[in-house]
Amino acid sequence: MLDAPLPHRTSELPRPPMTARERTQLEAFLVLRRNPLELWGPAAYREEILRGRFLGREQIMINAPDAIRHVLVANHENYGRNIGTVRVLQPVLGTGLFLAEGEAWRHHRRTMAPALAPRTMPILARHVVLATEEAEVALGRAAGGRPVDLLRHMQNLALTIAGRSMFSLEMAAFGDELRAMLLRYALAYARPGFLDLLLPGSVRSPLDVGRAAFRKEWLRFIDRLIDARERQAERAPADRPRDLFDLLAAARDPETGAGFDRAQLRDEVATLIIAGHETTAATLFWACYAAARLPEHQERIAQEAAALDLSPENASAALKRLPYTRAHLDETLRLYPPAFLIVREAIGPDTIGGRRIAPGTVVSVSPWVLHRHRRRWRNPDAFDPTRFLPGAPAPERFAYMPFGAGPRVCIGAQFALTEATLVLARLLRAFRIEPFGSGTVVPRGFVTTQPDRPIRFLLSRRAH
Ligand code: HEM
Repeated sequence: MLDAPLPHRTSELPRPPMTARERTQLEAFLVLRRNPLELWGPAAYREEILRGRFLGREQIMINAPDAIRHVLVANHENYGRNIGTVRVLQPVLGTGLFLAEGEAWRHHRRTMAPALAPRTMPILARHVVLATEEAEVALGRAAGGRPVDLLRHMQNLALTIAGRSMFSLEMAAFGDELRAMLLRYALAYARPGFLDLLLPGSVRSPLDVGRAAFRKEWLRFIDRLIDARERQAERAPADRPRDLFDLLAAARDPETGAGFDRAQLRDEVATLIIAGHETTAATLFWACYAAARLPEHQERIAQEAAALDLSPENASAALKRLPYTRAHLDETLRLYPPAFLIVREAIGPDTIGGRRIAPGTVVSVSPWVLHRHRRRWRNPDAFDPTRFLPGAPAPERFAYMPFGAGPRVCIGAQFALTEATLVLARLLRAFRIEPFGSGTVVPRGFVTTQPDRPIRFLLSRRAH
């Protein structure tokens, strides 16, 4: 039955309304705060390069594959993180890998890469399955005919997996506090204010004052996490690195011989915990949402998973036998890319697609726009996992990039895909998921791509 063709029906899932005309600067600013996914009008989804000025700054948005390759790969050293991103993320991520630049970035990246390389995936798969088994029990208990908040469950699950697999740390004692702090930060400080965008980077904006106070509190929290991890290490001394934490603690700069000090360790732990769970949780939420709205896809995943040994020891080997589950996720990441906008700022002058670029120009590549671009995709708004099944033509280069591209491509892409594929296969094998109520939510860009309001689902156990 697995080989039976899908009913030929492409399916549209909700997206925010698209503006029909260009916005004024004030409108654009208000939309940026309300829902950045509503920023772009029809031209953005049709054109290759768009230019404009926003709050006194040159802006360029690129959809053309050659231009994207130029900025993110060929001449990436000329494009750093922009001031808006730094203002918003620095208080939580510090100078960890995401925000590090230059030689420091290269050293951090080299240190962490081995711990997240494909060969470590079997160890990750084991953690994923063990944590998912616990989540299945919790979901079974929580469900019992009552609607369930799946976003919340996916956030807890992804956090548990990130804590255990990277830092051998149980997050149960920290999870609620961590999520409450992140939510408080996101509501108060993550949306850029007017002066955040207008003032030069060297001048503090009014929101920066609150951000700095938050950072002190946040660092105390991360310190407690590290203390808990170090206490565990005392109880179970290891003669070789057990996890990413040990690798970071043992790393030495090849040139200076210096190790990561406590401040750097804090920033890396914060970066990996946040980048490593929030995005994957959003992916799993939207994958479940699509499965609930489109039951024929859900049944196909459940069938594919039913035949496999997805136990902690064997799940890693089963991954390649989950092509449909993986295609469902790839399509989820196309239509609901958690990282909906990648922004850079030109350091020196340059030329992109024949256009002169002045230093300070803000250059954006939006996976959200690219993945729905009219020139790159057939039926761009339809949810159709068959685009990603083995044998289907590969998407055009730089038309599909949920994990970015070039030297700063997501270091956790393998991790995220392994985790999301196994969790989705296990969950849909265990439960049938249906929307509760109207089941309509609109995606909203709020740090990552999130549902615009809480939504619940009805879960029923599948008979085996
Ligand atoms: C579905 C899940 C994920 C998505 C969609 C995603 C997306 C991205 C994207 C688009 C970038 C590049 C940003 C840019 O170029 O400005 C990025 C970078 C990064 N991601 Fe992910 N990510 C995911 C999961 C993870 C996981 C699981 C981890 C950690 C284990 C992680 C850690 C990072 C880090 C540290 C960077 C910065 C890399 C650098 O600058 O060298 N991400 N991610």
